[in-house]
Amino acid sequence: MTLLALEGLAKTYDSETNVLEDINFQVEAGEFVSIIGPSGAGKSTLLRCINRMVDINEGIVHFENTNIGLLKKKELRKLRTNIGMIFQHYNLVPRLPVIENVLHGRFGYKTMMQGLLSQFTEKEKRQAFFLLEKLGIAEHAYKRCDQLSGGQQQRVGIARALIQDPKLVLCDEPIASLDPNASQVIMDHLKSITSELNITCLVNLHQVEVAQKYSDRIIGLNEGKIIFDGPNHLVTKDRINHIYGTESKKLITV
Ligand SMILES: Nc1ncnc2c1ncn2[C@@H]1O[C@H](COP(=O)(O)OP(=O)(O)OP(=O)(O)O)[C@@H](O)[C@H]1O
Repeated sequence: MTLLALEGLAKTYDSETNVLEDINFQVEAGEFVSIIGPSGAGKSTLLRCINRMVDINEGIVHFENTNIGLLKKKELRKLRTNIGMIFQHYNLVPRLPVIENVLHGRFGYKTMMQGLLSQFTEKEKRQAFFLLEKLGIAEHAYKRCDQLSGGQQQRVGIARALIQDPKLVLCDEPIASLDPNASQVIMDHLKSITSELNITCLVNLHQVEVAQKYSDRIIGLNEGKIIFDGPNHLVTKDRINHIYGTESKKLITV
């Protein structure tokens, strides 16, 4: 089943240069897809267009047959409960306990008043603990987030995304601030999200070898255009050079 479909997507921030140009791809439910490409290629912008953190200029983003570009504020809020987001710098509230940060993932289901008063049900609290246990950090539930290591904070970020009960998780350079060991733990957890929970993952990565190890499929972006889209085993050295290099940027079809 196709979960996400982008058709002719274009994005410009200053109405002069296209940051993204004619982006077309589909993602099936349960796929683990990495997006690679040099700095400034448009990887973060692409993820932001998908959940409409930024508006697109041209084209269509379909999420389960809903055209995201047409949604009004309230509908968009509802749709975003289906799309979790994981950030390079975690985006947690550092002075709040881990458990509260995880429960913030439920805000999309709350009224503004319930959110302000941090009103969460017993079921939601049990789920938060369950996820922290799954991620191996339940013992830190009542610690402030800023007392945790980077890798532990990223696991809080994953728990916060999962408690939303999402169908898609967008990860924007989730391991860019972590050492190799912590990176592996995070990537293993992200992989198990797709394999065990059948949640689709779209992950921006700088580390090509990590993308190759974990992904079903890799999309290569350069100067706002897709120049590679195929299974990870076809990402050869030459293709990596093509994605990161400056030579002719023709689409490689595989
Ligand atoms: N809010 C913004 N306003 C104006 N220009 C922006 C904005 N965000 C990004 N850009 C520009 O859009 C281009 C793509 O940026 P983006 O962050 O999407 O690339 P990226 O591939 O994720 O880069 P990196 O790997 O360094 O994070 C860059 O030229 C950047 O300067």
